[in-house]
Amino acid sequence: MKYQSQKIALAYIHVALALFAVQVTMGLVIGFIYVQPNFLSEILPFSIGRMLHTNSLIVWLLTGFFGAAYFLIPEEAEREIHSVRAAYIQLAILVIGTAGVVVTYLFNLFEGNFLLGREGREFLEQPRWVKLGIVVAALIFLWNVTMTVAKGRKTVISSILLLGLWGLALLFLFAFYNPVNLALDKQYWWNVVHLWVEGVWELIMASILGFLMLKLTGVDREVVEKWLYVIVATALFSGILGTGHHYFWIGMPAYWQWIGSIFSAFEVVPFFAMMAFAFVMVWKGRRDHPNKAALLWSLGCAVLAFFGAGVWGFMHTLHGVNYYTHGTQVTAAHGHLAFYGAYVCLNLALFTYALPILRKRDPYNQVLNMAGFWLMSSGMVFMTFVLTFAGTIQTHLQRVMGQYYMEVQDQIALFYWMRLGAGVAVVLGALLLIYALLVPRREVIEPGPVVKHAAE
Ligand code: HEM
Ligand code: HEM
Ligand SMILES: [Fe+2]
Repeated sequence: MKYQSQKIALAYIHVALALFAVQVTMGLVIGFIYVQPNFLSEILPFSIGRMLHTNSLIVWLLTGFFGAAYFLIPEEAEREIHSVRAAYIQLAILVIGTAGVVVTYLFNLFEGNFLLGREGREFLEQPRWVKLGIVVAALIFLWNVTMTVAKGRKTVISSILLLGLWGLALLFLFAFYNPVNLALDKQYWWNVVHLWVEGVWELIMASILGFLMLKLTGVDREVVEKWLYVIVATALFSGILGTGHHYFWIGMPAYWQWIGSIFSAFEVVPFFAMMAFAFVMVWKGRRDHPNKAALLWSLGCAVLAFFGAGVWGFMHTLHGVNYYTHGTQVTAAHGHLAFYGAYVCLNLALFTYALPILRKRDPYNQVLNMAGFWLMSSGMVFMTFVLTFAGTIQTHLQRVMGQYYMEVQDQIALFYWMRLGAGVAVVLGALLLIYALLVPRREVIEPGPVVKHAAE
């Protein structure tokens, strides 16, 4: 660790990992409700469990991004973080907000209250006071990291990271606009949800991957930067108008079917470029970095993001296909592998790289860590296949044959049992990984020669 203030990242990573455990456990709970619908129906209805699953996902990913920024910006800017205290205040606000969401939803509090009540739009369910808290935390964060970069060395990696983080915070402001008209509501809702994961988060992904590749493979910074320019340009070119793939059936003008189909088809390009980038860097790299696990996560991230976002996204992005698959299990299959590959693996790659450094140790528990990678990733890949099969049958029975929704659900129950099995593997892999990250092996102390005391 070169800079003392990088230590801030440790607190962020701990919070992120705790929420990660909550997120996958909640996944298992709602996966079980899918096959045993009465499970916990009084205490934790499916809708609440689902909200906790998706929201804890978003919150821990964001916490991880913030932590990642506090870790890598001092190294890039070659100076300490502007205000260490502000960084901890920011974390406290995020933790209080998260607790606020959980309590409000679990105990069904403040129903209908403008400021305190639940909101109920997928991913943006947080009560308004929590949203305000998020904005305050984001402002503190942006001020803090921007000041650090402004006063220090400016690199392409940190500029792209800042651009992504600024975009993330600004786009979140759309969450405050909740018009009564459902078509308008959806239009603005996608400005957060789509433009996040298929816009500004891609910039964050590119810059963090760039940083990891720089450190792990020892390639020249100029080479990394050239790739980053291409990735950022293609991501924004395709991703912004690509939002159109959510405008097909919500009452927007019909030209969105072509704009959405064409531009979102190009969205595959930046994900392909990131995968090519990662492998070319490893190929060209001269350094044999001891942290093999971090390299595995980085490559895994690039590959699974390409398949989850790129291939599984493309599968249903043309409007002729989406007409049939919209909102089926095909969507869930894509949502899972895209989020996992791109943003879960990205965070876990950075944590795997940063934790030994933050703890001033050599890379530790690598074998366990890699076992965690394989168990969790194969679980997610299996879950994706199972949901894709379920979605294909669902699409045919429901959208082509015209059978009723619940009638179809009964016929694909077997796939939901298999999804549950995959979920168990994912949760075990996650727990294994969290253990490997947090509990370094004890140093082995060689026993010295036994000295007999005269008194014995
Ligand atoms: C890492 C990047 C991505 C993530 C995290 C992601 C995640 C998601 C999620 C969670 C949904 C479901 C949203 C909902 O209705 O609640 C979704 C929908 C969708 N995604 Fe992605 N996605 C990514 C990239 C892509 C790409 C690159 C494409 C196209 C090539 C794509 C195409 C679609 C389409 C067409 C839908 C709508 C599905 C429907 O009509 O039901 N996604 N995505
Ligand atoms: C890190 C791993 C995971 C990620 C990134 C993730 C992500 C997501 C996302 C983005 C959604 C919303 C999907 C959509 O709207 O299409 C979702 C829903 C869901 N997830 Fe996960 N999840 C993960 C792990 C799990 C696990 C282990 C299970 C356990 C079986 C699970 C079960 C579910 C279920 C049942 C839903 C609700 C689907 C529905 O409403 O039909 N997830 N998850
Ligand atoms: Fe999208």
